[in-house]
Amino acid sequence: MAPRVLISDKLSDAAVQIFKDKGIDVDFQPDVGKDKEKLAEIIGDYDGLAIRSATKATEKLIEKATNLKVIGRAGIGVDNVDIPAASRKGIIVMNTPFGNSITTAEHAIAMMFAVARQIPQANESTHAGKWEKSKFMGVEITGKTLGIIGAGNIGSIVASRAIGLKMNVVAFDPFLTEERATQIGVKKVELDELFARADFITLHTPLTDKTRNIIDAEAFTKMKDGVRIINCARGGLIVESDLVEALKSGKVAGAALDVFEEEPAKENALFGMDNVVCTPHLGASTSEAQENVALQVAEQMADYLNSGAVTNAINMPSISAEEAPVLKPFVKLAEMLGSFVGQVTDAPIHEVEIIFDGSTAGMNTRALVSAAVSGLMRPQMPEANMVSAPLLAKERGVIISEVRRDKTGIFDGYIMLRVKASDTTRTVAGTVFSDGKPRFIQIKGINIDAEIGQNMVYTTNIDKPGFIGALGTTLGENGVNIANFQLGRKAAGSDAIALLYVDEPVSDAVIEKLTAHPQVIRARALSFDVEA
Ligand SMILES: NC(=O)C1=CN([C@@H]2O[C@H](COP(=O)(O)OP(=O)(O)OC[C@H]3O[C@@H](n4cnc5c(N)ncnc54)[C@H](O)[C@@H]3O)[C@@H](O)[C@H]2O)C=CC1
Ligand SMILES: O=C(O)C(=O)COP(=O)(O)O
Repeated sequence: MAPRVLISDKLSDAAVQIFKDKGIDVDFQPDVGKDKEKLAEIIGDYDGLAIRSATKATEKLIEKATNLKVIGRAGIGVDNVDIPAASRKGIIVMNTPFGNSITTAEHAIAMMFAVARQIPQANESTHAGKWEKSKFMGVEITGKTLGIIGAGNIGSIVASRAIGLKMNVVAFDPFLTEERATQIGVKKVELDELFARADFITLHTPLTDKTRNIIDAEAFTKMKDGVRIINCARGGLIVESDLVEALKSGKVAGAALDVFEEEPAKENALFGMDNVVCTPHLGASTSEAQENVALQVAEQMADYLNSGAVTNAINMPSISAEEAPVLKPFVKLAEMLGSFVGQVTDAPIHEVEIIFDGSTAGMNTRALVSAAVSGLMRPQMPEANMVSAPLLAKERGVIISEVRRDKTGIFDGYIMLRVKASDTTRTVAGTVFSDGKPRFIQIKGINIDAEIGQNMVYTTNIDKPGFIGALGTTLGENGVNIANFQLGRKAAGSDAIALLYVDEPVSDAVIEKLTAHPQVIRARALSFDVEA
């Protein structure tokens, strides 16, 4: 059955066409995002959800989204999506990080002019036939200092435009390097210095716990008298009640706001104030930007649903459409290595080290790490997948590290997993042969060459005569057919292992019988998801 996608916000029709062209069953209900109950009722039917800012993908909604695999945000800000909740459920969250950035930067510049020259107020007065020429005295922009808070994609486009307008630009962004600041032509400053120097302040950060209320009453005290504030990023960055006071006192000469603490903003203490210019979250609203983000989100979501390619995901490493087919068998291998250790480990896991040897070191190791960790977690948490597993592991305090190294053995490349649990440290390594099938090549440091089957039996044993016969007899007597048998040992008479590929699942009773043999230290029935 074709994957089903719901578009729950107003997206350009271009998205619908792309989904259709890519064989996705698409349902365009542009107003359903605003209707929480209705959305919760129907969300269970869909594999993908395409949204803008009106749909709130809350934990409650995600709980109901039993089939959902991907949420695509046709835009940048994902503060309307509960990312941890989505990750826990294994749902990929993607956005379109560049599609509307020029448009939004242009809106910020337009808003700066609007507030500097009171264009909306003058427009309204003129339409009313008042001709209030002396009422609307503005300020020039040339030579003024613009303070940019958040110099990412949009902030740097704003900087380039402002420099073109002959402004001096200072920027505060904890992740802005001196080199990048020089490259984009801004002076990197601390926040307090920005407050002290700026004639105009424009915000371009995401809304996070760190940036929420970044402009409050205390911040206003540090600013120049008569400063003008522009916010085309997110409501919540400015404490609106404090802004009202600062405007009333004249500390702030004007504010231009595209975004509000509560949206849709129908009532707000800032509405009706003389020196405030407002737009209803129009930052991204140009035909060009909407076309861009709609096309992009539809492409990305369809590619993920159709082929597993991951682009612009917030909670998962990217996998390009080109590398997806090459990576696939190694993803499978990494999952199986994880799954092997997950199935033989009962004790709490503390550390996971994933070693990429030879050719595997040049692959998309982030994706492979996610796959290995998902395999490891799944025996305990069947819902874990490549999206959720790293988060679940982190929440449980598991330390994950990766090592990439040049080829060390006979294989072009292999992956080794070393897992430290409370009882012991386990290692397993595997590779993919030219037939595209993953194989185990080493367990506990013992070399083997084992094809991986759906049902397997793994034993650790003492290397003594009679073991193979005993194992075969017990399985045979219990109707278990052996398809493949792999033995390995460190040295004659020492630690040994056996890995059997069997035709059907092996019951606990049979495992008990195997364990009863004096040569067997431990026996385990294992199962692997070989099909997916
Ligand atoms: N009004 C509208 O319609 C639109 C609003 N936006 C908003 O604009 C925001 C920024 O978008 P982009 O520039 O594309 O994102 P970006 O990720 O490229 O840039 C954000 C920058 O903020 C910086 N930052 C993070 N925490 C900070 C802090 N505490 N102080 C200062 N800087 C901090 C980051 O280091 C980063 O450089 C989005 O998150 C979204 O909320 C985006 C598009 C349209
Ligand atoms: O892309 C963003 O972050 C935006 O804020 C644009 O929001 P919208 O898609 O216009 O609801």
